[in-house]
Amino acid sequence: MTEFSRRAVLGGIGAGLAVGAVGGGVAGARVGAADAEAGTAATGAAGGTPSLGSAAVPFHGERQAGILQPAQARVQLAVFDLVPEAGRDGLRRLMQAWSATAARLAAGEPAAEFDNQVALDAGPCSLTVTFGFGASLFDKTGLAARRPEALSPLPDFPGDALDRARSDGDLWVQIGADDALVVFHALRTLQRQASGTAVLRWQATGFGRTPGATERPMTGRNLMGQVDGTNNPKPSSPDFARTVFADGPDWMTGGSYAVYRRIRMLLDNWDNLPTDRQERVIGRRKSDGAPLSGGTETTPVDLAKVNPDGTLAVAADAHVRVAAPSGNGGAAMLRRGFSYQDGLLPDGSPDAGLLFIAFQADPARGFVPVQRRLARGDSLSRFLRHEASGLYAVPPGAPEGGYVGQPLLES
Ligand SMILES: C=CC1=C(C)c2cc3[nH]c(cc4nc(cc5[nH]c(cc1n2)c(C)c5CCC(=O)O)C(CCC(=O)O)=C4C)c(C)c3C=C
Ligand SMILES: [Fe+2]
Repeated sequence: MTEFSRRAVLGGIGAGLAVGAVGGGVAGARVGAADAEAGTAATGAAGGTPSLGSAAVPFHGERQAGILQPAQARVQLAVFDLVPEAGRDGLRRLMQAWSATAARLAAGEPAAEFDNQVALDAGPCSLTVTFGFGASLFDKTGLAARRPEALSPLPDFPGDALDRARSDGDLWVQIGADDALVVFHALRTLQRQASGTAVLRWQATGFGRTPGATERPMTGRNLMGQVDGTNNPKPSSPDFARTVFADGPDWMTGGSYAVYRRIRMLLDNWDNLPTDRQERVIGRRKSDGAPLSGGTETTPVDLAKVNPDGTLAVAADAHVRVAAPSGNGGAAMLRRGFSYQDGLLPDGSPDAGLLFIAFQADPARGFVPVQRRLARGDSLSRFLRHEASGLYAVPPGAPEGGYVGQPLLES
Protein backbone atom coordinates (compact mmCIF):
# COMPACT_ATOMS: atom_id res chain seq x y z
CA MET A 1 0.00 0.00 0.00
CA THR A 2 1.40 3.41 -0.89
CA GLU A 3 1.72 6.07 1.79
CA PHE A 4 -0.98 8.03 -0.02
CA SER A 5 -3.51 5.22 -0.05
CA ARG A 6 -2.71 4.28 3.53
CA ARG A 7 -3.55 7.80 4.62
CA ALA A 8 -6.72 7.70 2.58
CA VAL A 9 -8.20 5.00 4.78
CA LEU A 10 -7.09 6.27 8.17
CA GLY A 11 -8.19 9.09 10.37
CA GLY A 12 -11.12 10.34 12.35
CA ILE A 13 -12.05 9.84 15.97
CA GLY A 14 -12.18 6.13 16.54
CA ALA A 15 -9.33 5.27 14.24
CA GLY A 16 -7.33 2.49 15.75
CA LEU A 17 -9.38 -0.13 13.95
CA ALA A 18 -7.63 -2.54 11.65
CA VAL A 19 -7.02 -1.05 8.27
CA GLY A 20 -6.87 -2.87 4.96
CA ALA A 21 -5.91 -1.67 1.53
CA VAL A 22 -7.25 0.81 -0.94
CA GLY A 23 -5.80 0.45 -4.38
CA GLY A 24 -5.52 2.99 -7.12
CA GLY A 25 -8.49 3.67 -9.33
CA VAL A 26 -10.29 6.40 -11.17
CA ALA A 27 -13.11 8.26 -9.51
CA GLY A 28 -16.29 6.23 -9.77
CA ALA A 29 -14.46 2.97 -10.42
CA ARG A 30 -16.34 -0.20 -9.62
CA VAL A 31 -15.43 -1.97 -6.44
CA GLY A 32 -12.90 -4.70 -7.04
CA ALA A 33 -12.28 -6.55 -3.79
CA ALA A 34 -13.06 -6.23 -0.13
CA ASP A 35 -11.60 -7.26 3.17
CA ALA A 36 -14.83 -7.73 5.06
CA GLU A 37 -13.38 -8.03 8.57
CA ALA A 38 -10.87 -5.22 8.28
CA GLY A 39 -13.67 -3.35 6.62
CA THR A 40 -11.92 -1.65 3.77
CA ALA A 41 -12.02 -2.21 0.07
CA ALA A 42 -10.01 -1.91 -3.07
CA THR A 43 -11.17 -0.10 -6.16
CA GLY A 44 -10.53 -2.01 -9.32
CA ALA A 45 -9.60 0.18 -12.25
CA ALA A 46 -5.98 -0.11 -13.23
CA GLY A 47 -3.83 2.74 -14.46
CA GLY A 48 -5.80 5.61 -12.91
CA THR A 49 -4.28 8.14 -10.54
CA PRO A 50 -5.20 7.20 -6.98
CA SER A 51 -7.47 9.75 -5.39
CA LEU A 52 -9.21 10.10 -2.07
CA GLY A 53 -12.47 9.95 -3.97
CA SER A 54 -11.80 6.59 -5.59
CA ALA A 55 -11.78 4.66 -2.31
CA ALA A 56 -14.92 2.52 -2.17
CA VAL A 57 -16.45 0.39 0.58
CA PRO A 58 -18.93 -2.23 -0.64
CA PHE A 59 -22.44 -1.88 0.78
CA HIS A 60 -23.20 -5.61 0.57
CA GLY A 61 -21.49 -8.07 2.88
CA GLU A 62 -21.69 -9.97 6.12
CA ARG A 63 -21.63 -6.76 8.18
CA GLN A 64 -23.17 -3.42 7.34
CA ALA A 65 -20.57 -0.92 6.25
CA GLY A 66 -19.92 1.97 8.63
CA ILE A 67 -19.09 -0.10 11.71
CA LEU A 68 -15.62 -1.50 11.13
CA GLN A 69 -14.22 1.09 8.74
CA PRO A 70 -12.20 3.99 10.10
CA ALA A 71 -14.46 6.98 10.71
CA GLN A 72 -14.64 9.18 7.61
CA ALA A 73 -14.09 12.94 7.53
CA ARG A 74 -17.83 13.68 7.38
CA VAL A 75 -20.97 12.14 8.78
CA GLN A 76 -24.67 12.86 8.60
CA LEU A 77 -27.00 11.16 11.02
CA ALA A 78 -30.64 11.26 9.98
CA VAL A 79 -33.42 9.57 11.92
CA PHE A 80 -36.83 9.06 10.38
CA ASP A 81 -40.23 8.12 11.81
CA LEU A 82 -42.61 6.00 9.75
CA VAL A 83 -45.86 7.69 8.80
CA PRO A 84 -48.85 5.94 10.45
CA GLU A 85 -50.09 4.38 7.21
CA ALA A 86 -46.72 2.96 6.14
CA GLY A 87 -46.95 -0.36 8.00
CA ARG A 88 -44.69 -3.31 7.45
CA ASP A 89 -45.12 -3.27 3.65
CA GLY A 90 -44.11 0.37 3.47
CA LEU A 91 -41.06 -0.31 5.60
CA ARG A 92 -40.09 -3.29 3.43
CA ARG A 93 -40.34 -1.25 0.24
CA LEU A 94 -38.33 1.57 1.81
CA MET A 95 -35.54 -0.73 3.00
CA GLN A 96 -35.41 -2.29 -0.49
CA ALA A 97 -35.13 1.11 -2.13
CA TRP A 98 -32.67 2.51 0.41
CA SER A 99 -30.42 -0.55 0.23
CA ALA A 100 -30.34 -0.45 -3.58
CA THR A 101 -29.43 3.23 -3.53
CA ALA A 102 -26.78 2.82 -0.85
CA ALA A 103 -25.18 -0.01 -2.83
CA ARG A 104 -25.03 2.04 -6.03
CA LEU A 105 -23.71 5.19 -4.41
CA ALA A 106 -21.09 3.24 -2.43
CA ALA A 107 -19.85 1.83 -5.73
CA GLY A 108 -19.66 5.30 -7.27
CA GLU A 109 -22.70 4.81 -9.49
CA PRO A 110 -25.65 7.20 -9.70
CA ALA A 111 -28.84 6.21 -7.90
CA ALA A 112 -31.49 4.53 -10.06
CA GLU A 113 -34.06 7.17 -9.07
CA PHE A 114 -34.04 10.72 -7.68
CA ASP A 115 -30.37 11.26 -8.55
CA ASN A 116 -29.78 15.02 -8.83
CA GLN A 117 -26.15 14.68 -10.02
CA VAL A 118 -24.75 16.66 -7.08
CA ALA A 119 -21.89 14.17 -6.62
CA LEU A 120 -21.42 13.37 -10.30
CA ASP A 121 -17.75 14.41 -10.47
CA ALA A 122 -16.69 12.69 -7.27
CA GLY A 123 -15.96 9.06 -6.62
CA PRO A 124 -17.58 7.25 -3.70
CA CYS A 125 -15.12 8.83 -1.22
CA SER A 126 -15.44 5.80 1.12
CA LEU A 127 -19.20 6.35 1.39
CA THR A 128 -20.94 4.08 3.86
CA VAL A 129 -24.64 4.05 4.67
CA THR A 130 -25.63 2.19 7.83
CA PHE A 131 -29.26 1.50 8.79
CA GLY A 132 -30.65 0.85 12.27
CA PHE A 133 -34.10 0.16 13.73
CA GLY A 134 -35.33 1.93 16.88
CA ALA A 135 -37.60 0.22 19.41
CA SER A 136 -40.60 2.33 18.31
CA LEU A 137 -40.47 0.81 14.81
CA PHE A 138 -41.61 -2.60 16.00
CA ASP A 139 -45.02 -1.58 17.34
CA LYS A 140 -45.75 0.46 14.22
CA THR A 141 -45.12 -2.50 11.94
CA GLY A 142 -46.80 -5.28 13.89
CA LEU A 143 -43.43 -6.71 14.87
CA ALA A 144 -43.53 -6.08 18.64
CA ALA A 145 -42.99 -9.77 19.34
CA ARG A 146 -39.74 -9.72 17.35
CA ARG A 147 -38.24 -6.74 19.18
CA PRO A 148 -34.98 -7.91 20.77
CA GLU A 149 -34.48 -7.66 24.52
CA ALA A 150 -31.24 -5.74 23.85
CA LEU A 151 -33.31 -2.91 22.33
CA SER A 152 -34.99 -2.14 25.68
CA PRO A 153 -34.84 1.60 26.41
CA LEU A 154 -31.62 2.90 27.92
CA PRO A 155 -32.02 3.86 31.59
CA ASP A 156 -31.82 7.47 32.73
CA PHE A 157 -28.34 8.42 33.90
CA PRO A 158 -27.53 11.07 36.53
CA GLY A 159 -26.90 14.42 34.85
CA ASP A 160 -28.74 13.58 31.61
CA ALA A 161 -30.26 16.65 29.96
CA LEU A 162 -31.91 14.91 27.02
CA ASP A 163 -34.00 16.61 24.37
CA ARG A 164 -36.47 13.91 23.32
CA ALA A 165 -37.17 15.68 20.00
CA ARG A 166 -33.53 15.07 19.07
CA SER A 167 -33.48 11.52 20.44
CA ASP A 168 -34.80 8.02 19.63
CA GLY A 169 -36.84 7.51 16.42
CA ASP A 170 -37.79 4.60 14.14
CA LEU A 171 -35.08 4.47 11.47
CA TRP A 172 -31.46 5.48 12.04
CA VAL A 173 -29.36 6.33 9.00
CA GLN A 174 -25.62 6.98 9.38
CA ILE A 175 -24.05 8.38 6.21
CA GLY A 176 -20.26 8.69 6.28
CA ALA A 177 -17.87 9.78 3.53
CA ASP A 178 -14.68 11.75 3.06
CA ASP A 179 -16.48 14.48 1.10
CA ALA A 180 -19.39 16.68 2.18
CA LEU A 181 -21.01 16.76 -1.28
CA VAL A 182 -21.05 12.97 -1.39
CA VAL A 183 -22.74 12.88 2.03
CA PHE A 184 -25.30 15.50 1.04
CA HIS A 185 -26.08 13.67 -2.19
CA ALA A 186 -26.70 10.39 -0.36
CA LEU A 187 -28.91 12.09 2.24
CA ARG A 188 -30.91 13.95 -0.38
CA THR A 189 -31.52 10.81 -2.44
CA LEU A 190 -32.53 8.70 0.57
CA GLN A 191 -34.79 11.46 1.89
CA ARG A 192 -36.62 11.73 -1.45
CA GLN A 193 -37.06 7.97 -1.56
CA ALA A 194 -38.61 8.07 1.91
CA SER A 195 -41.25 10.60 0.87
CA GLY A 196 -44.71 9.32 1.79
CA THR A 197 -43.30 6.54 3.98
CA ALA A 198 -41.15 8.22 6.61
CA VAL A 199 -40.46 11.75 7.82
CA LEU A 200 -37.32 13.20 9.31
CA ARG A 201 -37.34 13.25 13.12
CA TRP A 202 -33.86 14.61 13.89
CA GLN A 203 -30.50 15.01 12.22
CA ALA A 204 -26.92 15.75 13.21
CA THR A 205 -23.88 16.67 11.16
CA GLY A 206 -20.42 15.61 12.25
CA PHE A 207 -16.83 15.49 11.17
CA GLY A 208 -13.45 14.02 11.93
CA ARG A 209 -9.98 14.46 10.62
CA THR A 210 -9.66 14.52 6.83
CA PRO A 211 -7.55 11.63 5.53
CA GLY A 212 -4.12 12.93 4.54
CA ALA A 213 -4.23 15.88 6.96
CA THR A 214 -1.45 14.39 9.08
CA GLU A 215 1.98 13.53 7.79
CA ARG A 216 1.60 9.96 9.00
CA PRO A 217 -1.50 7.99 9.99
CA MET A 218 -2.56 8.97 13.51
CA THR A 219 -5.52 8.45 15.82
CA GLY A 220 -7.92 11.40 15.54
CA ARG A 221 -8.47 14.14 18.10
CA ASN A 222 -11.75 15.35 19.56
CA LEU A 223 -12.74 18.99 20.17
CA MET A 224 -11.14 18.92 23.63
CA GLY A 225 -7.86 18.25 21.85
CA GLN A 226 -7.42 14.71 23.14
CA VAL A 227 -6.25 11.78 21.07
CA ASP A 228 -9.48 9.75 21.05
CA GLY A 229 -10.00 6.15 19.97
CA THR A 230 -6.74 4.55 21.09
CA ASN A 231 -8.07 1.84 23.36
CA ASN A 232 -10.89 0.62 21.18
CA PRO A 233 -11.34 -3.16 20.96
CA LYS A 234 -9.11 -4.48 18.17
CA PRO A 235 -10.54 -6.67 15.37
CA SER A 236 -7.55 -8.96 15.86
CA SER A 237 -8.45 -9.70 19.51
CA PRO A 238 -10.17 -13.04 20.16
CA ASP A 239 -13.27 -11.56 21.80
CA PHE A 240 -13.76 -8.69 19.32
CA ALA A 241 -16.73 -10.28 17.49
CA ARG A 242 -18.36 -11.28 20.79
CA THR A 243 -18.01 -7.68 22.02
CA VAL A 244 -19.36 -5.95 18.92
CA PHE A 245 -21.73 -8.34 17.11
CA ALA A 246 -24.96 -9.89 18.35
CA ASP A 247 -25.53 -13.65 18.40
CA GLY A 248 -29.32 -13.43 18.17
CA PRO A 249 -32.26 -13.27 17.72
CA ASP A 250 -32.16 -14.94 14.29
CA TRP A 251 -32.59 -11.79 12.18
CA MET A 252 -30.00 -9.88 14.25
CA THR A 253 -27.28 -12.53 14.30
CA GLY A 254 -24.13 -10.79 13.10
CA GLY A 255 -25.72 -7.37 13.59
CA SER A 256 -24.88 -4.86 16.30
CA TYR A 257 -26.51 -2.28 18.58
CA ALA A 258 -25.63 1.37 18.07
CA VAL A 259 -25.82 3.71 21.06
CA TYR A 260 -25.92 7.37 20.10
CA ARG A 261 -25.35 10.28 22.48
CA ARG A 262 -25.06 13.91 21.52
CA ILE A 263 -22.58 15.12 24.13
CA ARG A 264 -21.95 18.84 24.30
CA MET A 265 -18.54 19.83 25.60
CA LEU A 266 -18.34 22.80 27.98
CA LEU A 267 -15.35 24.12 26.08
CA ASP A 268 -15.15 27.50 27.79
CA ASN A 269 -14.49 25.68 31.07
CA TRP A 270 -12.28 23.02 29.51
CA ASP A 271 -10.06 25.33 27.49
CA ASN A 272 -9.33 27.41 30.61
CA LEU A 273 -8.06 24.37 32.50
CA PRO A 274 -4.24 24.06 32.48
CA THR A 275 -2.96 21.20 30.33
CA ASP A 276 -1.64 19.13 33.26
CA ARG A 277 -5.10 19.20 34.86
CA GLN A 278 -6.75 18.30 31.56
CA GLU A 279 -4.41 15.32 31.38
CA ARG A 280 -5.30 14.27 34.92
CA VAL A 281 -8.99 14.32 33.99
CA ILE A 282 -8.43 11.85 31.15
CA GLY A 283 -5.43 9.89 32.45
CA ARG A 284 -3.48 10.38 29.21
CA ARG A 285 -1.05 12.99 27.89
CA LYS A 286 -2.63 15.55 25.61
CA SER A 287 0.28 15.88 23.19
CA ASP A 288 0.47 12.24 22.12
CA GLY A 289 -2.21 10.29 24.00
CA ALA A 290 0.32 8.31 26.07
CA PRO A 291 -1.05 7.02 29.40
CA LEU A 292 0.09 8.90 32.51
CA SER A 293 1.41 5.56 33.76
CA GLY A 294 4.11 5.81 31.08
CA GLY A 295 5.05 4.63 27.61
CA THR A 296 3.63 5.66 24.24
CA GLU A 297 0.05 6.01 22.96
CA THR A 298 -0.36 2.26 22.48
CA THR A 299 1.23 1.17 25.78
CA PRO A 300 -1.42 -0.51 27.95
CA VAL A 301 -2.57 1.73 30.80
CA ASP A 302 -1.10 0.59 34.14
CA LEU A 303 -3.91 1.41 36.54
CA ALA A 304 -1.92 0.15 39.53
CA LYS A 305 1.08 2.43 38.99
CA VAL A 306 1.88 4.76 41.88
CA ASN A 307 3.94 7.96 41.56
CA PRO A 308 7.00 8.52 43.81
CA ASP A 309 4.82 10.77 46.01
CA GLY A 310 2.39 7.91 46.58
CA THR A 311 -0.44 9.20 44.38
CA LEU A 312 -1.97 7.10 41.60
CA ALA A 313 -0.38 7.82 38.19
CA VAL A 314 -3.87 7.53 36.66
CA ALA A 315 -6.21 9.27 39.11
CA ALA A 316 -9.09 7.43 40.77
CA ASP A 317 -11.60 9.55 38.82
CA ALA A 318 -9.67 9.70 35.52
CA HIS A 319 -11.86 8.96 32.50
CA VAL A 320 -9.79 6.01 31.24
CA ARG A 321 -9.84 4.37 34.67
CA VAL A 322 -13.59 4.75 35.21
CA ALA A 323 -14.37 3.61 31.63
CA ALA A 324 -11.95 0.68 31.53
CA PRO A 325 -13.46 -2.79 31.05
CA SER A 326 -11.53 -4.06 34.09
CA GLY A 327 -13.64 -1.89 36.42
CA ASN A 328 -16.93 -2.58 34.62
CA GLY A 329 -17.22 -6.36 34.65
CA GLY A 330 -15.54 -6.56 31.23
CA ALA A 331 -18.08 -4.23 29.57
CA ALA A 332 -16.70 -2.94 26.27
CA MET A 333 -17.87 -1.35 23.03
CA LEU A 334 -16.49 -0.14 19.71
CA ARG A 335 -16.51 3.67 19.76
CA ARG A 336 -16.85 5.33 16.35
CA GLY A 337 -17.82 8.90 17.09
CA PHE A 338 -17.58 12.21 15.25
CA SER A 339 -17.16 15.79 16.38
CA TYR A 340 -19.95 18.28 15.79
CA GLN A 341 -20.16 22.03 15.88
CA ASP A 342 -23.36 24.00 15.32
CA GLY A 343 -21.95 27.49 15.87
CA LEU A 344 -22.39 29.42 19.11
CA LEU A 345 -25.15 29.33 21.70
CA PRO A 346 -26.89 32.58 22.77
CA ASP A 347 -24.45 32.90 25.70
CA GLY A 348 -21.52 32.83 23.26
CA SER A 349 -20.27 29.38 24.20
CA PRO A 350 -19.66 26.82 21.43
CA ASP A 351 -22.52 24.45 20.60
CA ALA A 352 -20.00 21.73 19.95
CA GLY A 353 -18.99 18.32 21.15
CA LEU A 354 -19.09 14.66 20.31
CA LEU A 355 -21.64 12.62 18.39
CA PHE A 356 -20.79 9.57 20.46
CA ILE A 357 -21.59 6.38 18.56
CA ALA A 358 -20.73 2.98 20.02
CA PHE A 359 -21.42 -0.45 18.54
CA GLN A 360 -21.80 -3.47 20.77
CA ALA A 361 -23.33 -6.94 20.95
CA ASP A 362 -25.65 -5.87 23.78
CA PRO A 363 -25.84 -2.42 25.43
CA ALA A 364 -26.41 -4.14 28.80
CA ARG A 365 -22.85 -5.50 28.48
CA GLY A 366 -21.42 -2.41 26.81
CA PHE A 367 -22.59 1.18 27.08
CA VAL A 368 -25.01 0.93 30.04
CA PRO A 369 -22.68 -0.27 32.84
CA VAL A 370 -19.88 2.02 31.65
CA GLN A 371 -22.08 5.12 31.42
CA ARG A 372 -23.58 4.33 34.86
CA ARG A 373 -20.10 4.57 36.37
CA LEU A 374 -19.00 7.52 34.25
CA ALA A 375 -22.07 9.55 35.22
CA ARG A 376 -21.17 9.17 38.91
CA GLY A 377 -17.41 9.05 39.13
CA ASP A 378 -15.76 10.46 35.99
CA SER A 379 -14.03 13.83 36.41
CA LEU A 380 -14.63 14.46 32.68
CA SER A 381 -18.39 14.57 33.25
CA ARG A 382 -18.05 18.11 34.78
CA PHE A 383 -17.21 19.28 31.26
CA LEU A 384 -19.97 17.42 29.40
CA ARG A 385 -23.75 17.57 28.86
CA HIS A 386 -25.55 14.56 27.37
CA GLU A 387 -28.21 16.32 25.28
CA ALA A 388 -29.68 13.56 23.11
CA SER A 389 -29.75 9.79 23.04
CA GLY A 390 -30.73 6.86 20.88
CA LEU A 391 -30.45 3.08 20.68
CA TYR A 392 -30.81 1.23 17.39
CA ALA A 393 -30.62 -2.40 16.28
CA VAL A 394 -28.25 -2.45 13.32
CA PRO A 395 -29.06 -5.64 11.38
CA PRO A 396 -26.32 -7.67 9.72
CA GLY A 397 -25.26 -6.73 6.22
CA ALA A 398 -27.32 -7.72 3.19
CA PRO A 399 -26.00 -10.09 0.51
CA GLU A 400 -25.89 -8.95 -3.15
CA GLY A 401 -29.48 -8.59 -4.33
CA GLY A 402 -30.81 -8.46 -0.77
CA TYR A 403 -31.67 -5.57 1.51
CA VAL A 404 -31.00 -4.65 5.13
CA GLY A 405 -33.64 -6.09 7.45
CA GLN A 406 -34.93 -8.63 4.91
CA PRO A 407 -34.89 -11.61 7.33
CA LEU A 408 -37.06 -9.60 9.75
CA LEU A 409 -39.41 -8.11 7.21
CA GLU A 410 -40.03 -11.22 5.11
CA SER A 411 -40.53 -13.87 7.78
C1 LIG B 1 -20.18 5.21 28.07
C2 LIG B 1 -19.12 5.24 27.30
C3 LIG B 1 -18.29 6.44 27.02
C4 LIG B 1 -18.67 7.76 26.85
C5 LIG B 1 -20.05 8.35 26.88
C6 LIG B 1 -17.47 8.49 26.60
C7 LIG B 1 -17.39 9.86 26.34
C8 LIG B 1 -16.25 10.57 26.04
N1 LIG B 1 -14.97 10.10 26.00
C9 LIG B 1 -14.10 11.09 25.65
C10 LIG B 1 -12.70 11.01 25.50
C11 LIG B 1 -11.93 9.84 25.66
N2 LIG B 1 -12.38 8.60 25.98
C12 LIG B 1 -11.33 7.73 26.06
C13 LIG B 1 -11.40 6.40 26.35
C14 LIG B 1 -12.57 5.67 26.59
N3 LIG B 1 -13.86 6.15 26.66
C15 LIG B 1 -14.74 5.12 26.87
C16 LIG B 1 -16.11 5.21 27.00
C17 LIG B 1 -16.87 6.38 26.89
N4 LIG B 1 -16.43 7.63 26.64
C18 LIG B 1 -13.97 3.94 26.94
C19 LIG B 1 -14.55 2.55 27.14
C20 LIG B 1 -12.64 4.27 26.77
C21 LIG B 1 -11.45 3.32 26.81
C22 LIG B 1 -11.01 3.09 28.22
C23 LIG B 1 -9.84 2.13 28.29
O1 LIG B 1 -10.08 0.93 28.30
O2 LIG B 1 -8.70 2.60 28.30
C24 LIG B 1 -10.12 8.46 25.79
C25 LIG B 1 -8.72 7.91 25.81
C26 LIG B 1 -8.25 7.40 24.49
C27 LIG B 1 -9.00 6.19 24.02
O3 LIG B 1 -8.77 5.07 24.47
O4 LIG B 1 -9.85 6.37 23.16
C28 LIG B 1 -10.50 9.77 25.54
C29 LIG B 1 -9.60 10.92 25.18
C30 LIG B 1 -14.88 12.27 25.48
C31 LIG B 1 -14.30 13.60 25.11
C32 LIG B 1 -16.20 11.95 25.71
C33 LIG B 1 -17.41 12.78 25.65
C34 LIG B 1 -17.53 13.87 24.96
FE1 LIG C 1 -14.39 8.17 26.49
